[in-house]
Amino acid sequence: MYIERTPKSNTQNMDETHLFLIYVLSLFSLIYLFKLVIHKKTKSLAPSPPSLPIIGHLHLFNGPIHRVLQHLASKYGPIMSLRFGSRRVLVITSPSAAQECFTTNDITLANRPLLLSGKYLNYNCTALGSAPYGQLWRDLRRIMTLELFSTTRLKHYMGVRQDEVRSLIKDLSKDSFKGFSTVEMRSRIRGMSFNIIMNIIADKGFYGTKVEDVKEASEFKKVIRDIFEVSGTSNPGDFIPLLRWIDYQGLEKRLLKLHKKSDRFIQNLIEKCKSKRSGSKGKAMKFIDAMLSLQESEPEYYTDDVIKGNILTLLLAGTDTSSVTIEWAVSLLLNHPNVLEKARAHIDEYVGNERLVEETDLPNLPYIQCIINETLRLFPATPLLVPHEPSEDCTIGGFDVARGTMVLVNAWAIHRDPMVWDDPLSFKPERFEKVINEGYRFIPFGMGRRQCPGSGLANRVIWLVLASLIQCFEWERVGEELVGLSEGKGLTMPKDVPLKARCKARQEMSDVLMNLLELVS
Ligand code: HEM
Repeated sequence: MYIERTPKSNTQNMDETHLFLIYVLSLFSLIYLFKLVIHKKTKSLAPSPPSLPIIGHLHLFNGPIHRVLQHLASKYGPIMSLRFGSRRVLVITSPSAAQECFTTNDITLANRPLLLSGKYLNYNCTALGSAPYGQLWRDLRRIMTLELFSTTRLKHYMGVRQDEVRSLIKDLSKDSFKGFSTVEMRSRIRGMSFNIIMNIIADKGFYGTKVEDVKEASEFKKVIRDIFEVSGTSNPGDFIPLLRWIDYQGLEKRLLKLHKKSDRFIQNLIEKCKSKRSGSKGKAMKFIDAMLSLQESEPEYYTDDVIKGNILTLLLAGTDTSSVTIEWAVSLLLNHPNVLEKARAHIDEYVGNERLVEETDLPNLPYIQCIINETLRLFPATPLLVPHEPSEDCTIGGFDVARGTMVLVNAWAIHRDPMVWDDPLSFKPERFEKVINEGYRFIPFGMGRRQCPGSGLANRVIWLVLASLIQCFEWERVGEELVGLSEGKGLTMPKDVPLKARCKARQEMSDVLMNLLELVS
């Protein structure tokens, strides 16, 4: 029998198309859900506290970030995953996990996350501290090692460090010959650290000698201070794209303004250096000079921006880190006069009172290094190191870590972990007397490829300052009560209240100090 097929109406056709679409969409949704379940089952993610939509775990941060992370890690473990807005974060709080980060995963984790500060202060991440792991980073690291941090260069700049430390000693001696006088330490130590780095980067003759230079230099110091303040505030726009879009808190505008100001100063410095180089009686301009020589052979690669970003990086990474460590160390010594006396006895025994202590005495006075290590253990200037970011998926402690996650290593918490250190909250420099290598339980300078290249320089500066302060002065607290040791806000974990102390030139050192007052102008 023949059955005539009636042609389909338009409505019928559309219904079928709809049905087909619904079928395909359902199939895709099922596949997606299935993949999600499989992914969750197969991926082993680090434990995480409950989070909120959009902000993730940002609401938990109501105090110093290293303290909040330490508290969370005590509940969720030494490898913990968090979300800062839309950004995945992994927090490491054990020496073994830190070791895995900086050995097995060192290359993968050698990248840095892209943050607003990297864009504005590091000239689109072309400076050593924020550059992605790659050829430019390798070249910059090599140049800086060669020009600034190698043993030869450290020796070469020994005079610069000595001059600046002697100026500090002279400054403190002026009012303290007749008796104890109260001195504010922070601004003095900061000024000294800044001058050391600035003199290494540019030539002393270029900086702070003429009146207009002094004015310019003090303006620039203020800009650097402001940059520290802004960099210390974690920027919500780094974690929640919408907030960045509306520039919540106006931080991006402030960064841009500071960038412009510091850029003007550093460009000026470079121009002066360029003109001096082209002049017949050109004098070597140290780090800037080395960078400009490279620029001459590869102008497209070593642009002015690359040079400026790296100068700013050195100033930011190299000044406050050392000066806050010195301020913490002096505070600890004021609270532990027995440690101070022991260090002084060592100095008197090996150096005596007829000359000032010098960097070359360092190997004979290891107890001062123990004081520095113990200070860095309790108060590491970068408590969370500098954030790392894996360039590909990896595993840490058996947990899967996705590419692009921000990895924070809580060195501050590792240094204070009672499972790792005996009596961790006490100040005991002696604990560093016997052990030569503390491994991954003591990491104030980080580890692996991106560890601090300036640790040798920092140690020398801090050592010479402390040894000189101990040798030349008697020290007292301003009142009966102990010096407060709470940390304040800022990128480098400064003391919340600037240190004031009472100091008096030591009788035994009076001849040497008198000489110094005459010599150092
Ligand atoms: C007490 C003093 C200092 C401390 C505690 C310190 C600590 C650190 C830490 C923890 C890092 C990051 C390591 C990581 O990524 O895991 C770092 C990186 C860096 N530091 Fe230091 N630092 C100090 C002094 C200095 C000085 C004096 C300079 C140079 C003048 C300097 C220059 C740098 C640079 C350029 C980087 C970036 C390295 C890179 O990303 O490859 N630091 N520092």
